[in-house]
Amino acid sequence: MKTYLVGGAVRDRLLGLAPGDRDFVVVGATPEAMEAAGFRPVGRDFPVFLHPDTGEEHALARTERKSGRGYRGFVVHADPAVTLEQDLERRDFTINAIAEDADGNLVDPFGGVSDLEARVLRHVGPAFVEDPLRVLRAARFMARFAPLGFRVAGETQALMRGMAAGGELADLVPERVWQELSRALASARPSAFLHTLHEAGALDAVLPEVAALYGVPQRAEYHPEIDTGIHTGMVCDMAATLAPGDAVVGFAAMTHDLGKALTPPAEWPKHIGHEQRGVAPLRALCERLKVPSAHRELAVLACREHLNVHRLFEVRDRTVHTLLERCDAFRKPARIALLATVCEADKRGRLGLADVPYPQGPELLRLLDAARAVQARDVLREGMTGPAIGEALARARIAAIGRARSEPVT
Ligand SMILES: Nc1ccn([C@@H]2O[C@H](COP(=O)(O)OP(=O)(O)OP(=O)(O)O)[C@@H](O)[C@H]2O)c(=O)n1
Ligand SMILES: [Mg+2]
Repeated sequence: MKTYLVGGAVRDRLLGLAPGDRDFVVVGATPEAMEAAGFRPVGRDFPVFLHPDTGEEHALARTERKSGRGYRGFVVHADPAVTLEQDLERRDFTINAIAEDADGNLVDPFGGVSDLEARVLRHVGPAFVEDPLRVLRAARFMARFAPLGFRVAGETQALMRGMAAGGELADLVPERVWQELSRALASARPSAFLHTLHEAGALDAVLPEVAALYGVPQRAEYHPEIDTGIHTGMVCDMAATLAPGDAVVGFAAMTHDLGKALTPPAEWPKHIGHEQRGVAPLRALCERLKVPSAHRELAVLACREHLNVHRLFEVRDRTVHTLLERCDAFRKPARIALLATVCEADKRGRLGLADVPYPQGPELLRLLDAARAVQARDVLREGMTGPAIGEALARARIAAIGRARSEPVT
């Protein structure tokens, strides 16, 4: 038997990137031989084994066929006669179908190296369509590799369009959609994920709430980019710049304007009340994809409050305090910095405005600090009961916010 490194580790090293997990393929072996060599089987029906020392995945070379829709009717065939080339042929992209043996020799029957050099994401062959998740993987790889100059090959785009039009993406389970989405939001260019899916006609199947933003106009004086879908992608990219690798901030960026899809077209390009309107589609999206609560909570805050943060310098001290209370900022202060980052991404995620300052962010944190410095024991008077304590605390905090605003910023 012979073992090859394959997939992302080979690809990322050839691109000069730090490789992630290593996947191996083993040719000419049987499950019995693997176990005799000390490997532990991962599952009963899938020919994947873990290395006894490193725990790294070693899969037997296999072919796959699918007869049903979605994930039904998969037949996996792994016997010692399956060749390396046959195994590579069932894989998704040419750049993921390069194998490397123990001596560093590359086996590259589908031109993966030249596609890496040409910066093309191209499917290996007809087996691509057997896994609808691959449409999302294409989009996720674009979120990571578009900054390197990658594009999706025309023939691969056509195949993806056909898969989306055939309704295959409806069969994806929420966990897998969320896994690809959250990884894309933690990549350098999340907009490439959204736009790749949008162009394939696949965004509607996985993120209909976001798909509905495309073609919705906004006021040109605030939004030179005009289209809400384009703006949303730009906000995600700005969030990825301000908070690299942070999918919590990225998810809030992606969903902050969902309400704009629900504005009656007669009111376009204005979107009065979109902050409130956005909460229902946001919650629906979170429920469907089983979005973790940390992501959901920041997203709901950003959706409801982003305009209030933008207006921070125009409102009264009392209104600033109310904003902080609505954000539960006194119990959970850490997420206010995240909210400020999302709002900054919203402001700077506009055509030609990437470099505008966003003083509201640091100001919000400064005012929160001032209000938090007020201690309950400082406002307590003899005989005060619950509500009176709360009111006294609020008054003292509003006063502290007022004092901080009248002081010069250091
Ligand atoms: N739906 C899938 C999933 C995986 N693969 C193959 O299995 C390899 C390993 O999969 P995975 O670890 O999920 O992706 P990587 O390409 O390694 O990328 P990364 O780990 O960086 O996400 C891929 O390179 C690809 O050859 C595939 O063909 N189709
Ligand atoms: Mg991998």
